[in-house]
Amino acid sequence: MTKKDGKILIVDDDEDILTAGKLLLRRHFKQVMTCNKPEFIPELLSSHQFDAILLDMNFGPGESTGEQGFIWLGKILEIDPSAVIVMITAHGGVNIAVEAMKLGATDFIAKPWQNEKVVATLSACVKLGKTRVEAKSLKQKNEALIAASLPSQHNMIISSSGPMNDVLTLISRTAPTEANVFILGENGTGKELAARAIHTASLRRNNVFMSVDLGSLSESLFESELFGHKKGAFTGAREDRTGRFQAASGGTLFLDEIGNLPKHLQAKLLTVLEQRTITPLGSNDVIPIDVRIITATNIPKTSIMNEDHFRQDLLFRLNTVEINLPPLRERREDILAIAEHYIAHYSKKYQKAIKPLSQAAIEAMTNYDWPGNVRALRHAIERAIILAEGESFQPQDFSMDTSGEGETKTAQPKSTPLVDDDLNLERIEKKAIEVALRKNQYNISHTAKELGLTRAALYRRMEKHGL
Ligand SMILES: Nc1ncnc2c1ncn2[C@@H]1O[C@H](COP(=O)(O)OP(=O)(O)OP(=O)(O)O)[C@@H](O)[C@H]1O
Repeated sequence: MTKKDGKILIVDDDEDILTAGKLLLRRHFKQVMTCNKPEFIPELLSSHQFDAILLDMNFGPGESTGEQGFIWLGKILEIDPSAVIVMITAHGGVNIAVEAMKLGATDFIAKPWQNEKVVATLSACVKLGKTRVEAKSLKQKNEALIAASLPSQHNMIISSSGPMNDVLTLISRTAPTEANVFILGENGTGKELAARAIHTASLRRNNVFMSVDLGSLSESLFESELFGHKKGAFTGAREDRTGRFQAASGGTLFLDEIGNLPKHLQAKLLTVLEQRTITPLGSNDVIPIDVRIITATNIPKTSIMNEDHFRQDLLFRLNTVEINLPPLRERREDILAIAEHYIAHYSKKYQKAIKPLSQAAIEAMTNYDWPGNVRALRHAIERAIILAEGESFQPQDFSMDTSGEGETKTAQPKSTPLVDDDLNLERIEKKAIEVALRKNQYNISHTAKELGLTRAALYRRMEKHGL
């Protein structure tokens, strides 16, 4: 006989009942624990997640009112409202058991019990318990996702420039509508930040904001990731999977790097947006979708407007409102405001006193072109907070590439050999990333592709090397 995957607790002051119950249930369920004093219940619940609890109604000699059972039933449900509790009643105590069920017990078993009845009741209860635990964890995950998408100090858009004020106005006007928004801008200009700002100012703010990096999805994963799949739909589909469109239901779906989507996948996305339904792979179910779509790309507008590269009927669906995030070099007034914001932020994080920027540092930073935009500025500041010594920050604390490449985006990569006399792997890696970034004009997707990395892996390495 294979044991069912269930964890059961039996609470009774009668040692014979505990022993008989344990012997019987152990043959059917993976884990059975017993407890002869209800006072231990809170401690047990704090360290174990039980699928079902068998609880006696009467504790102490001669007790038959069920009063103790009611008290402990209430306490268990107070600790875990989703607990599945089966009451053990004395012969003829059915009325009391019915009262207990009104107060939240799931079922009852009358003494003397019949073994098959106990096993059948507990099998059903364990199933229910597992469903409740899953539902609870899904609810917690959902709440965590919603909390993560709420505005915080980490996702505030700092700006003091005219061009960004226009962007902020556009965001606040668009947010309360259901309009699809298309965001254009170089890497690191704050496209995802803008998308989050739209979500948090929208009527969907109490639901999830879900971000999908289309640039890092392989073609074979595209459909299963976005639309989901049924178990067995393809080799390796070991269980059902909910797609992002469904997971973001009621909220906002942010599709990043849309410009990198191959044309045949653009067609699939267009069909979904036109029909507003999805069909998971391997399924016949047609599921309606309820998401607001925000898309972003770092590909220049001219390429996006080119039918050879991007389907114009899809663009038409996506860009009800278009937001252009200017590169940092075209809104230099923002540099100081953003720098000061992150100096305060990282000084607090690393428990350092806030130091001022020297006049030379202010000038160097505001004159620098920041090819990696705000992301690069933010990293430069974090690194300076950790490493810089002295009373104030100096230009050299911010790892700005003053060899000229930072000032002209079209500069050709220097032809420095990757491996010279220095064979240190860490330094070779850093050099390779720097060369690839310059060669690809700081386009993260292209750089990652050239280096054979995912975008996420490239970001991790850029962070590690302070790039
Ligand atoms: N105006 C801003 N104020 C404060 N922080 C900002 C601002 N713009 C961007 N950032 C920060 O810069 C980093 C990059 O921003 P974000 O990820 O939104 O850029 P992106 O354009 O989506 O980048 P990519 O194209 O590489 O995906 C984030 O850490 C973000 O918090």
